Amino acid sequence: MGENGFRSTRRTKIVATIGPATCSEEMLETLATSGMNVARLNMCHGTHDWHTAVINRIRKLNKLKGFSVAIMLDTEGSEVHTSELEQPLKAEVGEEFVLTIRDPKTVEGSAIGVSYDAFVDDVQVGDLVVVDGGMVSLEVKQKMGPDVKVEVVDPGIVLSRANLTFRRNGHLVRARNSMLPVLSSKDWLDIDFAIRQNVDFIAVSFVKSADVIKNLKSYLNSRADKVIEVIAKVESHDSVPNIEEIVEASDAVMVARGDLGAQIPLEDVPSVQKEVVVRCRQAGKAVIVASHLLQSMIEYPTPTRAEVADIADVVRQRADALMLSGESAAGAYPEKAIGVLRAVATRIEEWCRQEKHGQIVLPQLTDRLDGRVSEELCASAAQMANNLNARAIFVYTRRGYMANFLSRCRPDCPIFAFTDKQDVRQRLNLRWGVMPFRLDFGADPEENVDRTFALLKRRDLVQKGDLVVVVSDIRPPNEDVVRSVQIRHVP
Ligand SMILES: Nc1ncnc2c1ncn2[C@@H]1O[C@H](COP(=O)(O)OP(=O)(O)O)[C@@H](O)[C@H]1O
Ligand SMILES: C=C(OP(=O)(O)O)C(=O)O
Ligand SMILES: [K+]
Ligand SMILES: [Mg+2]
Repeated sequence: MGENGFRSTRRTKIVATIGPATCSEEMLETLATSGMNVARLNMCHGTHDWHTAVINRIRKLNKLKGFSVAIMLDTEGSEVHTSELEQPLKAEVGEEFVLTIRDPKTVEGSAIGVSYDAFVDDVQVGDLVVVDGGMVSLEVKQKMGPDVKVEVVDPGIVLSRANLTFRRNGHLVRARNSMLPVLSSKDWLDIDFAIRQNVDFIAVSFVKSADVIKNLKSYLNSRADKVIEVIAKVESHDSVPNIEEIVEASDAVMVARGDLGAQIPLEDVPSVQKEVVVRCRQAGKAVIVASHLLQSMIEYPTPTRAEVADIADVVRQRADALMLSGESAAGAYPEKAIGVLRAVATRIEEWCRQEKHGQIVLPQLTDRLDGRVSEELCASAAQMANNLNARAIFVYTRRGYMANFLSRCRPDCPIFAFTDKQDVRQRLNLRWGVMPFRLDFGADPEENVDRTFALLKRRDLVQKGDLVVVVSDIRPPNEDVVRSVQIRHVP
């Protein structure tokens, strides 16, 4: 069974940011066929109407073509950014601009709006204003009421609503901008939008501690009539000492390396990434490594060798997912970029299986007995599948927990998860090694197993005689839950 995009048994998942380069129905289908598992909508950009149109196109694609592309809404956050720009702005060395908290159209000269009123108080003459993590650097030359005159010291391109950080004597300035709430009033409007749109995930930008995650989860529990998983984005300077509590409180975590590399020294990003990945693996939380994976493919059709090495490292760390940002939102080669992620992930996963790559020791997740039973059952099933060189693990799971426990064990073989709820199927599309299918469960577990054997044989994902480990925790009507592990051969 070759690697053919959507039907692949690639284990590492792919998240793609949808933007002008990929928002058409045709491009969305191309990305889904190429292997996109989750579509990310970045609320830094676009209007609710724009995002609604994209969501509707993805829903239509899932319905008509059998995909299960999940939807992730990513908050803007209250960090400081520039205003909308008609088109990206080229900044040459020595050029002067005015950063203003007024409407830039009312300011003479080349003015750029800034989203944060205390900007003029926070920055001082001599400070460095860093755009999008270093893509451009501007030196503050003069403050004039609501305007700040700056001079370009590092040239580059200023994108619309680009993130701004300030540095003084080489250190990040944490002034009032660091007191801004993680979720702005606009973010709460976007969260209500996400609830109305029944998205699968909400990714929270610039998380600093577990507080905002707990607050958002309780808000969603009271407002949303389906599960929406909360993804904490580790990209703020303040999040680094709180990674353990952030992982504990979140359903999943994203290492958002774009802004993270602006908030902490670049050379610290790999170790923070490693810590987040290991803590998530141990806690059984999905972890996404995001941004700059294939930055050069925004303009060029092939990646650099360094980018391939970076992706290989993420796959070896067994992260659940790789995420494209600008590469798929605004790049010239979104399909090729997904193709590179797919090829490198599949190849390195194979290499890891051959090398019997060190499995990290997984600590016990819960003390609750019934949780322990499921956890032990899945750990044994995964170990058995490896020892027996099973072709696959089949798991029947109503809410997805058993599939998550199995994914956490990172077995050598794919995990085919069967659930009767489409939203559970879509959320499982973020989990390492899980290939989710939706089907109505019959009362007879045996009949379910037979139907799924037939289903996967038809799709050439298993063949007659394959050894399969079957895990189920179905609760027959009015009976106690029955948890079982079986060794079966595909008929
Ligand atoms: N929904 C959108 N509408 C318009 N442009 C977008 C959208 N999403 C992303 N983009 C463009 O793609 C670029 C890269 O996307 P992303 O990395 O998600 O945003 P950011 O640059 O804010 O971190 C953005 O800077 C923006 O120019
Ligand atoms: C994914 C990230 O966040 P955003 O693109 O929203 O800035 C990042 O900073 O890497
Ligand atoms: K964002
Ligand atoms: Mg960011």
